[in-house]
Amino acid sequence: MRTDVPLLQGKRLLVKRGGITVLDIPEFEIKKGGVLSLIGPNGSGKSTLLLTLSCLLKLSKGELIFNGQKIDNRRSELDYRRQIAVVFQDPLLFDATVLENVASGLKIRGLDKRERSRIAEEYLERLGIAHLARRSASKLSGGEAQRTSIARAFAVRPAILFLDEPFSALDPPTHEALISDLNRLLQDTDTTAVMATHDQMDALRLSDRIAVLQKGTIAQAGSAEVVMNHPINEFVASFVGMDTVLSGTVRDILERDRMIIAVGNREIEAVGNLSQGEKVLCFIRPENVTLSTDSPEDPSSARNNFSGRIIRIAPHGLFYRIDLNCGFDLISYITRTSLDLMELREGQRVKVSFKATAVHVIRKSA
Ligand SMILES: Nc1ncnc2c1ncn2[C@@H]1O[C@H](COP(=O)(O)OP(=O)(O)OP(=O)(O)O)[C@@H](O)[C@H]1O
Repeated sequence: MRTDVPLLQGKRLLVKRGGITVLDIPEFEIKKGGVLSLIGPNGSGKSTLLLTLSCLLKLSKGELIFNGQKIDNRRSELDYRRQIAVVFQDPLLFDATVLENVASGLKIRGLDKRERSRIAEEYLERLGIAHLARRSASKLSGGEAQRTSIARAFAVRPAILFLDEPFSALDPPTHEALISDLNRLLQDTDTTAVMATHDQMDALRLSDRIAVLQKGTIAQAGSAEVVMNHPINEFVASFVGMDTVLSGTVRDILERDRMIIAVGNREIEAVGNLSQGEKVLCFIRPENVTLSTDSPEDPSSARNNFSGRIIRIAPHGLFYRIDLNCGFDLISYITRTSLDLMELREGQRVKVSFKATAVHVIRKSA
């Protein structure tokens, strides 16, 4: 269950590595319940923050407060470390059986052998690896090893589970299966978790809160919905996949928080309540831009309809990225099936639509 009580608080967190400041965060907190993902580009400090919060990396300045108690000496640090668990990209298993590995955290916590085996077997079962219990951990595939390391972490029923890029070393099907099992397990056990990941889709699937890191600071933190759909600046917008960025000026204010924004010599309708004449940036997700080859007179329920020319078509993961010009540049993602059905080609004119609610508008900083 989520509550607003901070389970872990960080104040004035400053971390230096190799003499250089790599983390500088005035305030940070983890609330009880739910999953927080730390996302950001390479080198932005995701792992450093995760290691700092799990007391595996020393603070150069600042303090951590767990359940209202400062972690400020060896004893409080050990006590805290006993109540958390960390899963790394590399599973770091002991040269022992899978069962012994999963039970190892329980041994350190003083449980007797029978109880250790009972709990370890339960988590092996939950992770779908009960059949591997007696196998040597050195003879596991990457996916099996990561499942073992996750079972070991859950087995101690941590107050906070820290996951550092837990899926990066896995192939796509293994990744897919593990993420869905982990999601279920996190919910079934109501575990509070923090995950560092460079993959925003993983973050969206697992977490209810997201913090975006930029050069060792938090650029934005909030609910996944707010961060993904209402980024506060251009950096966050581009990181969360709002690939189209348009500069404009608020031309008119309409009823019900609608605005008309002039973008070059075109006008687009958006939702928001800024003032007339304000300079703004408009962000649009490619998946919210639809294309059709119907005649331009055909009605669309979207408020923004333009005729656009296809500049470029390029494969983009499971989709195709279509770069368009509608008097302003716009990006759309479509499936291979849609591409084939519409027989799209570069140079062609198409009808381009997007809803007013698909346009996220922020004030342009001076
Ligand atoms: N062991 C280290 N010694 C010195 N500097 C380090 C060390 N590890 C990381 N750094 C530096 O700290 C900064 C943050 O790195 P960190 O690994 O936390 O970022 P990240 O967001 O997790 O990146 P990635 O996605 O590449 O793992 C970077 O500038 C990096 O070069």
